[in-house]
Amino acid sequence: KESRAKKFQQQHMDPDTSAISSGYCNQMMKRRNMTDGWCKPVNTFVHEPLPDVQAVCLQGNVVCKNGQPSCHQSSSRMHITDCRLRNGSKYPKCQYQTMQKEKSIIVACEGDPYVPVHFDASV
Ligand SMILES: Nc1ncnc2c1ncn2[C@@H]1O[C@H](C(=O)NS(=O)(=O)C[C@H]2[C@@H](O)[C@H](n3ccc(=O)[nH]c3=O)O[C@@H]2CO)[C@@H](O)[C@H]1O
Repeated sequence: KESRAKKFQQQHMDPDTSAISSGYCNQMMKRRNMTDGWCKPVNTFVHEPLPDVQAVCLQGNVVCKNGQPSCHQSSSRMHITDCRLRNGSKYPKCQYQTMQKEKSIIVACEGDPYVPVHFDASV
């Protein structure tokens, strides 16, 4: 069974990509298995080194959207790509809008080692 930390990396980490094309989300959402069974509506990829994203767990503690106290906000902005399912997009043809941004990210961390397990938001 894949750990939640690994699942976070699979769903949200793409450190090696800097040039984002308009088809990035259509490709990546499929490649990272977020279009199996349904089209995941919203997903963010982070284009920073894994250690830098893991370090967010040691940064500003904030309350998560679900009320849990285990979220952390990055002290600096990060290069991210937001993927959002287009209106009228019907499974299994998951069509995404690709939006490149530089924002502070909020992740939920858990475990020992204390690492990201959930992407909460970007601000
Ligand atoms: N505090 C916590 N602490 C620990 N664990 C927590 C906590 N909270 C949830 N989990 C767990 O995480 C798992 C999970 O998949 N949660 S999820 O809300 O559906 C993920 C959202 C995110 O993937 C995506 N999104 C959203 C916005 C954005 O900007 N970018 C962006 O990518 O959309 C999804 C839906 O919003 C689930 O197992 C849940 O139990």
